[in-house]
Amino acid sequence: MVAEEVDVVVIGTGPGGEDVATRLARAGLSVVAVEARLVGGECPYFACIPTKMMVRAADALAEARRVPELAGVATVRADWAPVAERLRDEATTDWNDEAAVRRLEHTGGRVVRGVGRISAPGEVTVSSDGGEQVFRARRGIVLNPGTEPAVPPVDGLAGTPYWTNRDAVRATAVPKSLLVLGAGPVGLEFAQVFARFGASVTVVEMQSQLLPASEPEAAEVLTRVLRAEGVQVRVGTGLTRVSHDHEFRAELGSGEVVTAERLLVATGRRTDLAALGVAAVGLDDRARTIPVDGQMRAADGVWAIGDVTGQGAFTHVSVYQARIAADDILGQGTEIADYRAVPAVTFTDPEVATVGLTESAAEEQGLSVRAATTAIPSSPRGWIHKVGNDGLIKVVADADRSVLVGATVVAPGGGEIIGALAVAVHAEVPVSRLRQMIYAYPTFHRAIESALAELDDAG
Ligand SMILES: Cc1cc2nc3c(=O)[nH]c(=O)nc-3n(C[C@H](O)[C@H](O)[C@H](O)COP(=O)(O)OP(=O)(O)OC[C@H]3O[C@@H](n4cnc5c(N)ncnc54)[C@H](O)[C@@H]3O)c2cc1C
Ligand SMILES: NC(=O)c1ccc[n+]([C@@H]2O[C@H](COP(=O)([O-])OP(=O)(O)OC[C@H]3O[C@@H](n4cnc5c(N)ncnc54)[C@H](O)[C@@H]3O)[C@@H](O)[C@H]2O)c1
Repeated sequence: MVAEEVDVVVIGTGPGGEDVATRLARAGLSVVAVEARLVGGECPYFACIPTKMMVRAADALAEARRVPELAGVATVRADWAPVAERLRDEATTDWNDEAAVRRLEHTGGRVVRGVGRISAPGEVTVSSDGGEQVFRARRGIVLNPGTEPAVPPVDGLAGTPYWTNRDAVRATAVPKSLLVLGAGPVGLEFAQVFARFGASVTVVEMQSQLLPASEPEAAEVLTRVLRAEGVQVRVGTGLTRVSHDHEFRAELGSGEVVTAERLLVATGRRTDLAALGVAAVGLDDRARTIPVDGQMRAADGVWAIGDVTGQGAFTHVSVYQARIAADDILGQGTEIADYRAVPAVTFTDPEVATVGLTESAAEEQGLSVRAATTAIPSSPRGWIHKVGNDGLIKVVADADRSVLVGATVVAPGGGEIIGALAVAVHAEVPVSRLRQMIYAYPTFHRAIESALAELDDAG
């Protein structure tokens, strides 16, 4: 088969792949972007955007239910129809990517539908219903394959009609009952949304706390809030057996049996590097992630960006890496990727926002750690806010350098408050300078000042 010569082939158009293809095409390179499903990837169709629209709706219900404690009487009757409509019409255009394809083509890039794989160094073969196409990439190949939902090998699970995030965002009705397996960001965002819309929800997490990668104090707040909203929380246990006959019947390791109309598997993500053909360029195709250097180079003439690099499965990381990779391919690269201050927000209510290291991660790195926590309800703004004010701010400092290396905010709007702390970690602002700042009164972010005041030994 005759190979077509282009400058760059991008395999996978998640947020990073779309961005890198756009940048390179705008710079005048001939770019082929290969996509097996939808241009834009997981985020706009099955992840960030639709789930945050669900969260927005669920939060509106929760606020309305808080009216009796603050402002009189409110009668709330939840209706999923506007949510399903908004996801279909506004968020995803009925899971149609024509607009994204047009946007990319407008920059001069070309979208090729199909599954791409590296078939030889500098060569990509694309398989589709129409057959195979081969491209030779003069300047390089960029890998942005993202991830697929990982489904654990629980006895009986494979044969059942379980949901992943891709099914849950297409829900046209709220299930009466929902069993959520996995209490990472995916599981918890969906759990709270469906519970607030009336589902009877049980969350099962095999680690000892919700959001296992987060500070234990953050998990405690969230556990308390979810339980108060009627969500059943089971930690330190998994499922031993699942069956489905009109409804799911799940046996937990603890011996408990849970029945539910729907079962959502939210137990993390997987990659398939063998299918991507990375062995052709000397990379380990049994690995889960592709190691990259500070300019996203994975091998000679190959760059990798996004979730597959294992540097944080977030859209903002994917597009950050896309910019660095594009600059490097264009020979303009001076920036080296720096992951010390990656912010992350789990959009529960309260939001759980983090940046940098947790206290235990900082200890594992051998730092001289000082940590301090302040409670949101006892801050002036938290007290004014009253119902719905659960939360805390925790700061983690390296006492030797007197700078923050991490922080967690659990609060209403926690994802906005973390911005200030992300600047502090990113720019290594001395703790003494942070203490000299003026924090507006009475804001939630003013509680940062109280947390810093507790850091007796730093700064
Ligand atoms: C439910 C959920 C909610 C989330 N919410 C947030 C959030 O609020 N904020 C946030 O920052 N992150 C969020 N994330 C994570 C976020 O979706 C990802 O980090 C983001 O999509 C970046 O992924 P990516 O660029 O690596 O590629 P992806 O978005 O995964 O896209 C990869 C694309 O590559 C295509 N592809 C793969 N292999 C091939 C191949 N061989 N040939 C052709 N095409 C291929 C796939 O079809 C896909 O379209 C969420 C994730 C989930 C599951
Ligand atoms: N708001 C956001 O930024 C956002 C939202 C959703 C997802 N994401 C990203 O997407 C990625 C995937 O999220 P996720 O929540 O699916 O994955 P995750 O890996 O963060 O969480 C999965 C959870 O499932 C648990 N688990 C695994 N197997 C289990 C089993 N058999 N039984 C019980 N529990 C089990 C794990 O201990 C873990 O807590 C994450 O890396 C996350 O960063 C981000």
